[in-house]
Amino acid sequence: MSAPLRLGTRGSALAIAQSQQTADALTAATGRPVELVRIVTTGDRSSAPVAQLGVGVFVSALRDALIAGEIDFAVHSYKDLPTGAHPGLHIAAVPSREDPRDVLIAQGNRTLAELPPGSVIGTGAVRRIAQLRALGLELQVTPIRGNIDSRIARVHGPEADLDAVVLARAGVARIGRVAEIAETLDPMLMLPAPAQGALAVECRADDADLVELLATLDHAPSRAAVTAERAMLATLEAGCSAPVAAHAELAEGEDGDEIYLRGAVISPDGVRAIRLSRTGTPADAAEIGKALAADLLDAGADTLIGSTE
Ligand SMILES: NCc1[nH]cc(CCC(=O)O)c1CC(=O)O
Repeated sequence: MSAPLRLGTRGSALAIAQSQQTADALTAATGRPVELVRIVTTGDRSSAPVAQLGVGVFVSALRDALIAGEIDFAVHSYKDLPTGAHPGLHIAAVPSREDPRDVLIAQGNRTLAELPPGSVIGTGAVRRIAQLRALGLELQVTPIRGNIDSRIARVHGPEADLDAVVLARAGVARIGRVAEIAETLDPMLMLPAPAQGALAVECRADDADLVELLATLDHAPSRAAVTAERAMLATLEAGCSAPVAAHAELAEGEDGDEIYLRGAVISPDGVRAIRLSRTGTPADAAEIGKALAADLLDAGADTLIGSTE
């Protein structure tokens, strides 16, 4: 019987849920026992808006622990990872992705269309704020942060003070609260964040046995979709500071599998948006993402800088 693999996790309900689910899947697939090791991150200790803390705050403590050899692997929400590769680390698996769409949780289970003008919606993501504003519904958007439970508590529960919040469906599903969703938002209205709903299972690049073991959890179609979305994001990051959204779908075409990538760059005030798409084969996922980013920049994505007021 081999020693348990150490899976580092943050302490939030979401982090523990997705780490435990991944641990169980690995044990089921390989017979290897896994133990969860709690890691405290800067993001957990601070109540400042995520935008002020910067990308990857939830990630860096886990990566430090990996590099230091305190844990063997980690499970990240893929959309929280910076686009640049991390030296010495390797994403050994992208498991089957959850539904990537955003959802509305609202008082009285109202849908977006049913919320009266002036309703106050909580979300901290500029991508969601911009797309909500683009709908022209006279909704008020207020920035919120915190873990999923505390965001849902702003709508459901004794401390409720908002009419609605927008969250990723995947996170709500992983903590077992889909029954509280009032509406799953159509990507035509609310295009998700690149890699939303996907997990990244990461270990040290030189840990060859573990790289191979974790690869049993990899789901090729999910990896291809995420690769396309993140390649688009990475290319845009260099040339544009406006909110970015992306969604790749895989379908069976006449000549084998086909990937359909949609991307959008929206001005923060929601007034202007550039939406484009591309198709190709899953093997070319990264190239499709880069090409779509180039199309978006050609169409003026770099000029979409608006006021968030
Ligand atoms: N922004 C934080 C974050 N990072 C990952 C998820 C859960 C969904 C996912 O795994 O993509 C969430 C919550 C949310 O956006 O509602």
